[in-house]
Amino acid sequence: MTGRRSFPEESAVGVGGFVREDTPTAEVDRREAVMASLTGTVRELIDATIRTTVDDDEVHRIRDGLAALVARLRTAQLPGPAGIRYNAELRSWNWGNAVMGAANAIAPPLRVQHDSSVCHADVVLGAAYEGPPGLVHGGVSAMLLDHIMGEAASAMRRTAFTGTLTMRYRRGTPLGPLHLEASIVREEGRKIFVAGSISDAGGATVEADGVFIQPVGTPAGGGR
Ligand SMILES: CCCCCCCCCC(=O)SCCNC(=O)CCNC(=O)[C@H](O)C(C)(C)COP(=O)(O)OP(=O)(O)OC[C@H]1O[C@@H](n2cnc3c(N)ncnc32)[C@H](O)[C@@H]1OP(=O)(O)O
Repeated sequence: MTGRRSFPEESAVGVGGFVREDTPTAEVDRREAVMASLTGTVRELIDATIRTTVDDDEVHRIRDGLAALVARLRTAQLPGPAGIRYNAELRSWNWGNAVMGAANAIAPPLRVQHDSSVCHADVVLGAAYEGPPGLVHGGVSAMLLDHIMGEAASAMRRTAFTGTLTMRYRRGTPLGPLHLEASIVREEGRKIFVAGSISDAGGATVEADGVFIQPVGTPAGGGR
């Protein structure tokens, strides 16, 4: 999640991983752009590694060069995962997030748009997300749907954890350009029922239903 939303500390509820920082928003934006540029290159590295056919000696030379770069990055590290950080203006950043983290080359990344009642995202999945030949790994589909459905449930105003996620894989999801959507179906107390889908040019390939739960003590959130 990136942007302004409610945080547990606002209701004096401590939840691990949420870290308050005094970094001004302009500095967060600047650093995020710098990290995103590195991440984009690492993402290229992942794809290039999967698809390379260079000879063994060249693989070994590249490995040694990369090991030196890893050592340089290791000279200044967070003590653990990046967590979710936010500043006094409630600008939040979770650069390690597996689906949309700006510093996470494993993240496709997914850029979720919030319209009035629907969350949607367009993404292009390459070789790093393959399961069956030429098709998206089923766990990757579930991960992406979990995220966009969680964003729909949270609606940028409350915390919602996945309780139950049910997937229906209607046909293989081809690698390449895909469209994701998610919207709230109904709410019952702390339970938010969400529907989601992944589509290619031929229509839905995966459909999902989810029950997302607002943890006790977190802000219920007002209207959007
Ligand atoms: C802008 C923000 C973007 C954020 C997007 C992020 C999306 C990513 C979402 C995730 O991946 S979250 C990580 C994966 N999920 C978890 O790690 C959740 C782990 N489980 C928990 O933390 C708790 O089990 C949970 C908060 C889900 C529920 O614990 P509670 O103690 O609050 O539940 P409780 O037992 O009080 O039950 C409350 C209601 O929810 C129902 N319930 C509880 N667990 C459920 C469950 N797992 N599935 C379905 N319903 C469940 C329960 O039946 C009950 O219904 P009723 O009120 O009708 O009686």
